[in-house]
Amino acid sequence: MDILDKILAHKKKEVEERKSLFPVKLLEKSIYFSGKTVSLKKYLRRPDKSGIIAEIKRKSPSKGMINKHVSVEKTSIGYMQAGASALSVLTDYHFFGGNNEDLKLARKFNFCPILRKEFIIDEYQVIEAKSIGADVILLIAAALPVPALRQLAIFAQSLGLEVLMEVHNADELNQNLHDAVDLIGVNNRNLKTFEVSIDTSKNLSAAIPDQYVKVAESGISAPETIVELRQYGFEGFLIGETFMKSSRPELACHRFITAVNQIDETKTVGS
Ligand SMILES: O=P(O)(O)OC[C@@H](O)[C@@H](O)c1c[nH]c2ccccc12
Repeated sequence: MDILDKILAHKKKEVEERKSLFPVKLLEKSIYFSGKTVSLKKYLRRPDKSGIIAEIKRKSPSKGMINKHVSVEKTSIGYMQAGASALSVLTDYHFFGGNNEDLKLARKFNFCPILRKEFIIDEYQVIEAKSIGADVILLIAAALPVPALRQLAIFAQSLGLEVLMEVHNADELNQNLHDAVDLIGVNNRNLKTFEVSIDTSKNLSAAIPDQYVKVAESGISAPETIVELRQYGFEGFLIGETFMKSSRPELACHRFITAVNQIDETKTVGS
């Protein structure tokens, strides 16, 4: 059993428990449930923004503890002030140390698009995402049979949520291309082996049709990588650990975005 299988087995039990503790009827009473969502697609294309989706991630199966004491309020606000385009919040507790309260807190203090970073396998979790104030959900191709992914995506869109589909290879990509997906994320980390390579994004970029916003995910630690990935058509860049391993993640994010902008300026002057 690889780590993804373990996470999914655990998630299945967790979802069943949550369904009885917090029935759908209750979730639908949330103020966010009938509210409007903010479009990640649009925000990533705003010219005044970096395209960076800054993540709140306390720990992970591959890295262990990354930041035990993060303040979601301070970090989420700081990320956005630093010039991030959007936020990503891990809500899985068992493997990533996150929870729904983290996302609700991020929602309370920010107007930007928020991605619920979760292992979604059931419509219940899509309803939950909407009820805690998320704008976008992640659907991981490696975690779902093709028809299930499609159904969850259509359901999410019916609630006004955008769908970021995560792929790691050409098969996952080609099997799942359809209108219910808004953005395609290429995870540079193999969720089964934890191997990370930016080449995964570069190699898959040409196979992603233009109608989708392309997002490069994981293992981005150098500002130069952003500039390089833009040349491959990527408009979104999901970054967690590089910021979170700092005791002041928002400051690390600020320094990173300043460095990206400096490279951009040097290039413009030089050309
Ligand atoms: O911390 P990193 O290497 O910058 O990665 C962030 C993000 O891409 C990663 O957390 C992630 C990508 N896909 C996921 C699916 C589930 C959990 C986590 C993830």
